Amino acid sequence: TRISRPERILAYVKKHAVPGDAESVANAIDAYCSGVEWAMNIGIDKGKILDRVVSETDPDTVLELGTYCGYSTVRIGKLLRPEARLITIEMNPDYAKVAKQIIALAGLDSKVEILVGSSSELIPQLKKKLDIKTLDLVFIDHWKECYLPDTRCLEESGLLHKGTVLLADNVVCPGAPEYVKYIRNSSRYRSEYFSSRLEYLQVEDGLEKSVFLG
Ligand SMILES: O=C(NC/C=C/[C@H]1O[C@@H](n2cnc3cncnc32)[C@H](O)[C@@H]1O)c1cc([N+](=O)[O-])cc(O)c1O
Ligand SMILES: [Mg+2]
Repeated sequence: TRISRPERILAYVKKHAVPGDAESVANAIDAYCSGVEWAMNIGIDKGKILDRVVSETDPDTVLELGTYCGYSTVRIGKLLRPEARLITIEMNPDYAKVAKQIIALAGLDSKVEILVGSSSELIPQLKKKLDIKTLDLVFIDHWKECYLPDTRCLEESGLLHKGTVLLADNVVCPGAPEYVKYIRNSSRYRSEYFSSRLEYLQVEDGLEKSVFLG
């Protein structure tokens, strides 16, 4: 069988990125996905919004839901302080294998931990397994119908503190209507929408940033 799209992305990154240079890894993925074949990475335009939110939050502990190839993992990881930690959850072992190599190529493996499994199973275990108290930033970019149940799970697991930032990709395209309805109507969050464009295309999409109020 043909190699998978993530494996084609990895091959391109190995050929064109500079090992240890996270920026060159992200640029190589963007070059491939703009020029060769589309892939569901957050991309350049929304990536700049992600960068700004990460820098403003300056988190010690970050959780990412949906690693895929590790593009946003690299974008986030390269902005973190050396002692900060990024946990990323990916249920597809083949994608996780690719992402692990891309994260290592970016020189970020000391800051990043990939957990292979489903978010619904792993979120309740985070405190125990990884000795985590609370999360400062959660980047949500996995199956869109999981956004809301997993946010409820984060609340119930006591992983959110006053000021924790949730940043959700694709709230317009493909859309996460149940999540948006909940989070914008909940008195426990202050939300704002950042309009942008879908990765590598001219379609409208955007990110929803929600601050947990405790
Ligand atoms: O569908 C999209 N993303 C789904 C992302 C899915 C990724 O998260 C993992 N996953 C899913 N539930 C999981 C639960 N637990 C762990 N990993 C999980 C999947 O194995 C995959 O690696 C998408 C689609 C478009 N689009 O234009 O069509 C654009 C985007 O930016 C997107 O993010
Ligand atoms: Mg996305």
